[in-house]
Amino acid sequence: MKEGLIIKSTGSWYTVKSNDGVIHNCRIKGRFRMDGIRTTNPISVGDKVDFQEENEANVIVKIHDRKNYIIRKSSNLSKHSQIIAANIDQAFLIVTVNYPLTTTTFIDRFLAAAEAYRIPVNLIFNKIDRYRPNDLTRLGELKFTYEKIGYKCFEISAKQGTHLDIIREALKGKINLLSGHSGVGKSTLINAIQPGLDLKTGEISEAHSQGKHTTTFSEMFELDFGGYIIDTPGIRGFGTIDMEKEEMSHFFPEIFKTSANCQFNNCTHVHEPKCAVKAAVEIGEICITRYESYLGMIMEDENSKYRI
Ligand SMILES: Nc1nc2c(ncn2[C@@H]2O[C@H](COP(=O)(O)OP(=O)(O)OP(=O)(O)O)[C@@H](O)[C@H]2O)c(=O)[nH]1
Ligand SMILES: [Zn+2]
Repeated sequence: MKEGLIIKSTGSWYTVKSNDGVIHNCRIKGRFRMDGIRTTNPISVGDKVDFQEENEANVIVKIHDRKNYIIRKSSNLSKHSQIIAANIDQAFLIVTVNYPLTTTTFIDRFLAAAEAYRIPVNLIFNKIDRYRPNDLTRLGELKFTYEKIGYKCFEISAKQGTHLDIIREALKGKINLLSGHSGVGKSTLINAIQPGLDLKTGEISEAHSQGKHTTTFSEMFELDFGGYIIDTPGIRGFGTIDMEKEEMSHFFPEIFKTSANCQFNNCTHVHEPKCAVKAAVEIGEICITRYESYLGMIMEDENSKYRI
């Protein structure tokens, strides 16, 4: 019996890197039962597995417990979910203050989803070489807001190679998920960090990313200096998260912390009297854009299904 890490999944074959560094092609035998979720693929990249040789083929016999995983519905109507990746050590959201603008709504939804999935998350502000004074002011404000909450922020220029050593250091030895909407410089950054790392992200059409087709393909690329970057073609965000309205504040750390002082312990921080969160927003202790993102998310869908 050997132990290894899944680094590529095609849905029927799995590439496993065993602890001694050797690559094996494996299949699964029979059905793996997953607690609580119905999946079209029981194993994903990032999974740690046990495998053994049976009739001259490598067969995965056990999946180790996961510390986290991200899923998406295999189609809009389907109840089946697809596991995209497991055991993610950290996520990085690449954002730009301008060229193009990344909105705080987008940032906050991503951060909330990462919190919901229990994935530590950092922000990378890219294109600092292009910023004019106004943009730099905005950058300072955003950094202030997010660092105060506890999110680590990096300022880089992928194009000019500024501060990439710090990014390499942060990625090193970890399983990393890099996200960001189109045009923020994700491919440029990845190529600058490690030229020739041929990620496929971004090549898939919007229709695909909405999950109209089922794709079970995903891959992790090994960094020369240690660690992995997860490549999930066509997947930019985290997909759908099912949660109760009352739960949403758990995923805005500063709102959650402050809510301990609300009069009602089921306070939604919208209309209730003696709400500590609203009071904190009024005095600027909680950033108004964060509160607006929170409100936007709890208001939007009565069925408590959040697409992030
Ligand atoms: N000035 C400047 N331009 C950058 C920087 N990083 C990327 N760009 C430019 O921004 C544009 C988009 O960069 P990409 O790396 O293709 O962005 P992406 O996020 O991979 O975009 P998709 O492929 O659509 O997902 C390109 O013209 C890059 O040259 C940077 O640090 N500074
Ligand atoms: Zn409240």
